[in-house]
Amino acid sequence: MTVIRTDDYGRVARERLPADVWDFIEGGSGDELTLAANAAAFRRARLRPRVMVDVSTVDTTRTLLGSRLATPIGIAPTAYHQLVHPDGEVATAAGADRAGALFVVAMFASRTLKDIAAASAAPLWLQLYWLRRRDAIADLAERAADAGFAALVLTADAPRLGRRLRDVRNGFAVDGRVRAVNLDAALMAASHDRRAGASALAAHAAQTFDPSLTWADLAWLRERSALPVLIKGILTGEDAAAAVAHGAAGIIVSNHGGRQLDGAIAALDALPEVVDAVAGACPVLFDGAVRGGRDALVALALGADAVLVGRPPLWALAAGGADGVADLLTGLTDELAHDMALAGRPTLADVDRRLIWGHS
Ligand SMILES: Cc1cc2nc3c(=O)[nH]c(=O)nc-3n(C[C@H](O)[C@H](O)[C@H](O)COP(=O)(O)O)c2cc1C
Ligand SMILES: CC(C)CC(=O)C(=O)O
Repeated sequence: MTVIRTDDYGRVARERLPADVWDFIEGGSGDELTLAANAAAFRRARLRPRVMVDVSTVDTTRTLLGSRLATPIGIAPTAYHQLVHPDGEVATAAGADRAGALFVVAMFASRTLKDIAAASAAPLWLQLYWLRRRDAIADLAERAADAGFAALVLTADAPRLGRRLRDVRNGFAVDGRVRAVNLDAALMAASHDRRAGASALAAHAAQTFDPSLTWADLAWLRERSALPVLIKGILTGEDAAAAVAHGAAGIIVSNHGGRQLDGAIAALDALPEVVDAVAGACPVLFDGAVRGGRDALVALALGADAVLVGRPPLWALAAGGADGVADLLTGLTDELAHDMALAGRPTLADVDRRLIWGHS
């Protein structure tokens, strides 16, 4: 198949991956209402292009928390990249590096932070779940700083794992050859424990995630790490304001790709109220159903400083390793630049709400 757009990587990946791994990646929680809503929100958006603007040069560069990026499109944290490619996150990092893109590495990465860092000169951030084992969080935050990671991302929308019915039906467990190598094996054992009619990931989360996480705990993490801490999984203006008040260095508007609370609003629909509540106090990033340059343009116009893609890099990694990831990201960035030109917005500073019909 000729790969010319993001969805094509998905078709190739689906052919290559075991069915239960494909379902783990693609699935949402419950009836997958929020998963569908994320995509539908982008299909509804309509643009107000301007004409007679000099677009002979289009600039997609973006500076985020002091790091200069070639593109405002980065990689969202997703666990266990070795499920789809033997080189795992090292290949993902090499691909992001070639595209000059941000890579948010998951706490449950299957390659070491050091090896991942060695593969990329582009910025890396580390995502954290709030584990009952606080020592493991603090230790990982320290190793991330030592390895040169530039920020931490605390995922706030997972006090327990969403009910992902595909994983339950498949009795999904992480293949024992793929390990979350940055955490000790005993802590992760339940993820590999295959049982019919149950998700090992949900069982593992119930055992190890600390559902008592509140804003007061953010102070604990900030005291233990000099790295800026962003909060991922915010969908309301109230929580955005609280994040700023508690010293978050940034916010990621996200419903976890429709994998946590089913019935939660589409991430795109939450974006304007979060941007209004933050009022420029910190960067606002976005993820959820960005599949093309037009989607990125819409989210940027509604106030996101950058967008992240979750499933597509896994597809691209499965389809083509590091080259696949690099091609995906440069392809998305080319599409963004193309649409910026046709919309009469040659720089990201020109991309604002007036571009979106109904929001101007
Ligand atoms: C297979 C998979 C694994 C994920 N793992 C994590 C994770 O470990 N930590 C996290 O904060 N989010 C995780 N996410 C959520 C993503 O960071 C992101 O919010 C979501 O995938 C964005 O939506 P998209 O896939 O539609 O682009 C995961 C998503 C997928 C699909
Ligand atoms: C291993 C899981 C906790 C990661 C995941 O699937 C998710 O966060 O969606």
